[in-house]
Amino acid sequence: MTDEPAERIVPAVHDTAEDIASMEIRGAATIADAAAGALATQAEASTAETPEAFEAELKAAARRLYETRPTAVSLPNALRFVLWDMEGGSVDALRESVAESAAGFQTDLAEAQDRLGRIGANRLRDGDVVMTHCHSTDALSCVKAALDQGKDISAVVKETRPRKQGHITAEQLREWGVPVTLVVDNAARRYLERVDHVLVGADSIAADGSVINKIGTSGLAVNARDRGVPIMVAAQTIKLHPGTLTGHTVEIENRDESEVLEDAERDRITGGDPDDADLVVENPAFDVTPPRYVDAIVTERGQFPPESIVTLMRELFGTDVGEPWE
Ligand SMILES: O=P(O)(O)OC[C@H]1O[C@H](OP(=O)(O)O)[C@H](O)[C@@H]1O
Repeated sequence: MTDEPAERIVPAVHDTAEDIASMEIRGAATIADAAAGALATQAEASTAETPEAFEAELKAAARRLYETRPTAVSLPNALRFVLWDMEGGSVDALRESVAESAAGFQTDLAEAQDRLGRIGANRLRDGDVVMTHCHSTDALSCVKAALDQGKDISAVVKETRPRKQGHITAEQLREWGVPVTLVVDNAARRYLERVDHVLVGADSIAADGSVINKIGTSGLAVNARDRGVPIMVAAQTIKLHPGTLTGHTVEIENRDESEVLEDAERDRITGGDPDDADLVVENPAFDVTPPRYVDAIVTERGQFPPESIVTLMRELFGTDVGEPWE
């Protein structure tokens, strides 16, 4: 057995990390769930002979998972939750504590989403039309709870370039029987006229109440405010970004240009010149919506005006939060 903790990361953890990086596994809550599960897998498969070696191995696995996508804070928050609870004087005891805290975390995550959904559903009235952006399981949980309460809800679903995750939202809503109008992103302003709420999720929430979500959210929010449509953000507290309590900003992920421009399209633009360095394609995955454009952040702990979210963050995290592997 090698002494290098990183070399003892099991294949299943590498697979999960690759699936998160390629967005086979995506959506902040789903990523958190998968990361906690991967740590439990590492713990179960570990052949470490000492508690120190076991802990080093788990921390290396956490780091591998963490380095996949930088914006959704649910990922490091999930890793922190599982690793901070790791305790025991033997490898077996440590293994058991990781398995328990990972399973507990996954259960809490699912329950929090259900609770959030019931809270968010109170904002939706019978007959309301929501406009969605991207695909958020937290946002959809609010719609599901409203449907369960017997309310009729319909949706205008934004396609959400470049990966068209609006299609996932449309598929889910249709499965629940919700009437869907699918529109391209550029049509959003026109369709806001017939919408009662903009309902989006979040990848991270900053201490000042800024919402970091799929690129295009901030433009949608500005347009919605202009049209007098309230903007509701559904985000479990695992989306609260503790680093922003000490003034750090949230890193915005830039993804590969191939999501925006296929090779054949690039060739057409450049006249087939593969070395044309003056055609630059940028593909930021997220943007920041300032708190003044957000009406409410709905969490499993209640709904908050964005400016007051900092109080909840301090309560949950304190002010001194390190990296998951510290
Ligand atoms: O946790 P839930 O609500 O499912 O998703 C939260 C957010 O995660 C997604 O990011 P990506 O598709 O992973 O880049 C979207 O931005 C979505 O609003």
